[in-house]
Amino acid sequence: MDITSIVVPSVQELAKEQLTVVPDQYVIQDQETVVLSSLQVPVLDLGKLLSEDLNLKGHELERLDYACKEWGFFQLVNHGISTSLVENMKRDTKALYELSKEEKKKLWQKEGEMEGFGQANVISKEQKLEWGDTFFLKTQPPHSRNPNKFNQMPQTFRENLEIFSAELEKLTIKIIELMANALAINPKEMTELFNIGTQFIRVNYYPPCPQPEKVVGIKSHSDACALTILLQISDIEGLQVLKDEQWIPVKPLPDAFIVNIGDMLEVITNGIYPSILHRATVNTEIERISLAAFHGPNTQAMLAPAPSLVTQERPAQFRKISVLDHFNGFFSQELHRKSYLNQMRITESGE
Ligand SMILES: O=C(O)CCC(=O)C(=O)O
Ligand SMILES: [Fe+2]
Repeated sequence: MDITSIVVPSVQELAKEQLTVVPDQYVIQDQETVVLSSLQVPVLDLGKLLSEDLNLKGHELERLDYACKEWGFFQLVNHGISTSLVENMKRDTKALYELSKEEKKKLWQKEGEMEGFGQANVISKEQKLEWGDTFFLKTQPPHSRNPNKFNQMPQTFRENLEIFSAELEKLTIKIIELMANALAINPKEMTELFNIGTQFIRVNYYPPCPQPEKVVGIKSHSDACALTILLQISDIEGLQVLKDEQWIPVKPLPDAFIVNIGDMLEVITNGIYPSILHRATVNTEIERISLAAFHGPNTQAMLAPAPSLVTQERPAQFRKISVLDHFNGFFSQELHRKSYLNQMRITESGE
């Protein structure tokens, strides 16, 4: 995949300059600032979803179905990944952004590259930038890894990431299988696409900002992949989810992963489980770090609604496209709400 992004300077370094006014390129007007904090994204228990007690399982599956239809987001507890691995991952991820400027430079994106430190979806030198640095990396399948980047990463981060990445991959298949159960279709219709699936990680670092209301940590977007599993490294709010036209902050629970539906799952479920807009805000006081793992089908696969979910009442809502073309198309555009997925929609005129 030859996806790339224009190389931009480090916001972490910029934030160290004790600015009082944010440079214009980071000022984003017209942001909806109203947030509603009385609602919370649903919390699901994987232990119950996998339970042999069919009542318990059935009830939690209904909650999963509701969460996927109405929220596109949930927090997952009892996810089965060991606390020590998660804690190690948190420690090593923090350390990644504590590397010296020189060390980070070695891992910075090069011209024509997407992997490494930088920002994603930067298409033009004039476009508005986000108040954050990211570290982007292909992690699955193992043969797609960039040895240059892997060899230059701190050793413990790399070692723990390799284990964590494989665990998240397995967890993704479990969640997708459960979603197929909730949709009452043969799980193979969904899971077979993920045989040798893809995984990217994106470590987000949002430094404090003197004018947080003028910038955005990550613009309002839906994720291009099928399923995102996000680990909050800092115990701080920042992620917001759009629900019924209102921004709801996600209050991270200890020991939970934040899971969300991406565009590709919206396609596979023929629109039944839509991807949801979300964004990250920043604050004046303290940095925030998150690690998102994006899971997509095998790049050789074709992306289309699962046959059983295409019916007379619900004809196919998306055009067929290869997974590879979908990823390439997404990263060749600026991040803007659901604009990329909307181009794949079959309109009423049948185009
Ligand atoms: O930092 C966050 O909580 C959100 C990150 C995100 O949406 C992404 O990396 O796609
Ligand atoms: Fe996202």
